[in-house]
Amino acid sequence: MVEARGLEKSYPTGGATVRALRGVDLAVRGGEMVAIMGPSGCGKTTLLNVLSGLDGFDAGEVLIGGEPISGMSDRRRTRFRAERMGFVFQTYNLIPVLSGAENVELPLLVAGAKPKDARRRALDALEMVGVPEQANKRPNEMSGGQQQRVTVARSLVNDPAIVWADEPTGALDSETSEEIVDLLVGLNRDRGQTFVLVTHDASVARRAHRTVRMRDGVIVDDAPNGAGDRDG
Ligand SMILES: Nc1ncnc2c1ncn2[C@@H]1O[C@H](COP(=O)(O)OP(=O)(O)OP(=O)(O)O)[C@@H](O)[C@H]1O
Repeated sequence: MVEARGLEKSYPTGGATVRALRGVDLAVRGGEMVAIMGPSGCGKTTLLNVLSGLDGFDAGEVLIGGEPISGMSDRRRTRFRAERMGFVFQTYNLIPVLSGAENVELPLLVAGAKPKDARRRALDALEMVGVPEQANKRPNEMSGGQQQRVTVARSLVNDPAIVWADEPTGALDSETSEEIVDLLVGLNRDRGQTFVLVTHDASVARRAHRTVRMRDGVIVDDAPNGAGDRDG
């Protein structure tokens, strides 16, 4: 589904260049749930941003559905991202003046959906993640866990091939964190939703099919998790 080959990326800073990715090879298959772990600054977020086409790279290649991303025009890449990918971040990134339903339907409206269809799909997505009652509430009236569920609904509303989650539980207490991971595991298991998630939390990572460990811009380990761990 998504594959990186020999991926390299540096950030030019004032003096020295930071080599954030130093030759990363990684393949994510459809239906997989992959966790990425590693110490702060090892390149996890950079890898996510490059794989999802949010950011460019210096060498190597990213293939999406077998197609090199470098060959896509900016417009096509942007459209591909909007139509085929979902994103969940640590901070929920909901728009404060919009209701739950309005936040979830926004990506569809931006992509040109009819308002009535967008609303129906937003309500379905909220139902799917277990918070239909948040449809008419503003983010500041929701708990952290509820906000993150709404964010997950937003990431799924366009029926994406893959959802990228950067520390989706980073801002949550351990109990709520477990609820959100249960939700993601359930969506993966029941709907075959592909997830790639960055986490610092080993108890979150072990719920994925496999854990990829990074250090200093390279992958140092990539191994399946025990089957029993997925159940939590
Ligand atoms: N926009 C940028 N400009 C310059 N350097 C950057 C930029 N973004 C990241 N870096 C550097 O690239 C390296 C990798 O950063 P990245 O955010 O990918 O790491 P990370 O593993 O996600 O870290 P964390 O777990 O703390 O979020 C770090 O040394 C970081 O300081």
